[in-house]
Amino acid sequence: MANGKIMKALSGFYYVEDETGEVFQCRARGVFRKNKETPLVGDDVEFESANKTDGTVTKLLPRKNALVRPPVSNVDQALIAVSVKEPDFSTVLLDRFLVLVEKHNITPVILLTKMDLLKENEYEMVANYQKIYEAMGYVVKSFSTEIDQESHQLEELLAGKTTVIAGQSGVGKSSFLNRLNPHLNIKTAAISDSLGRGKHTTRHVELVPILGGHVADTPGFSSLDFAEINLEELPKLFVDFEQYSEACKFRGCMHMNEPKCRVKEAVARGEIASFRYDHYQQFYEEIKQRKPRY
Ligand SMILES: Nc1nc2c(ncn2[C@@H]2O[C@H](COP(=O)(O)OP(=O)(O)OP(=O)(O)O)[C@@H](O)[C@H]2O)c(=O)[nH]1
Ligand SMILES: [Zn+2]
Repeated sequence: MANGKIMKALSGFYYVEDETGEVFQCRARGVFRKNKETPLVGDDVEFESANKTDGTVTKLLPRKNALVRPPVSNVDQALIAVSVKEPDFSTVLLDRFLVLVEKHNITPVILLTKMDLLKENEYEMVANYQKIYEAMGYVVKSFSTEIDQESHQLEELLAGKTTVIAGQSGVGKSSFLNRLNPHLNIKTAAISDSLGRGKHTTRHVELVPILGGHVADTPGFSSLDFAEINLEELPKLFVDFEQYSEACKFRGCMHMNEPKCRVKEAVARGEIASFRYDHYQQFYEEIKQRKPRY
């Protein structure tokens, strides 16, 4: 018996990497099917193998989390790439990603891309946003393919972690990864390709080794709708509300029309950024208007 991690799943085979970095082709034990357990890429497992091609996954170890698209588990963090230009910087888009990532109990890290496209007088605006998100506790880094930058800061972002890359098409996700490791062959074009493969097609995912950790080769959180989010849990996904919401007069305060709402007071005092509260209200309405699904 050995311990390992599933790096790739393809045609009924699981490719399990052991602690020494060797990869074993395995099938799953029949009992998983019976128990309706499906091994996922990212799973830590126990396996048996007499050679490199005829192994058996015998046990799935408990998961920290699991994503559906891409199907991958035990994700440490989601790197949310947002361009400051082309497409234009959008805090509402960033907040959407943050809410979705927080919902999955995955740590978000923010990467501002295409910094070279900023005009002289626009740097300050971006730096201010950076400060606001850092004050919430998020790690925010910036990147540009056109600016020489010490790479160790960027490497620290990914080193030793299992990372899913998220971000709109064209923001520079693959350019960033290629800078860190030119040998990576990340398929970030998958979502936007013109072959008509919809984003709902289940795609196979592979964990690619990088800097002692891994990145999923397929971008995550491509669907930005809030179908899985309940109204009641939305406030918790705004991490900057947390230190105030406990003192709201009403337990379960939704920070909308309730009296003595400490969150709204913090917005009025400028301690919570008003654009964050605007986005909260916008997402709140969006979830509220959602047609019930049967
Ligand atoms: N000026 C400038 N252009 C960049 C930068 N990073 C990426 N680009 C350009 O932006 C375009 C999109 O970059 P990609 O790295 O393919 O973006 P992506 O997020 O992987 O896009 P998808 O594959 O569609 O998900 C390319 O034309 C890049 O050359 C940057 O830092 N500065
Ligand atoms: Zn409140």
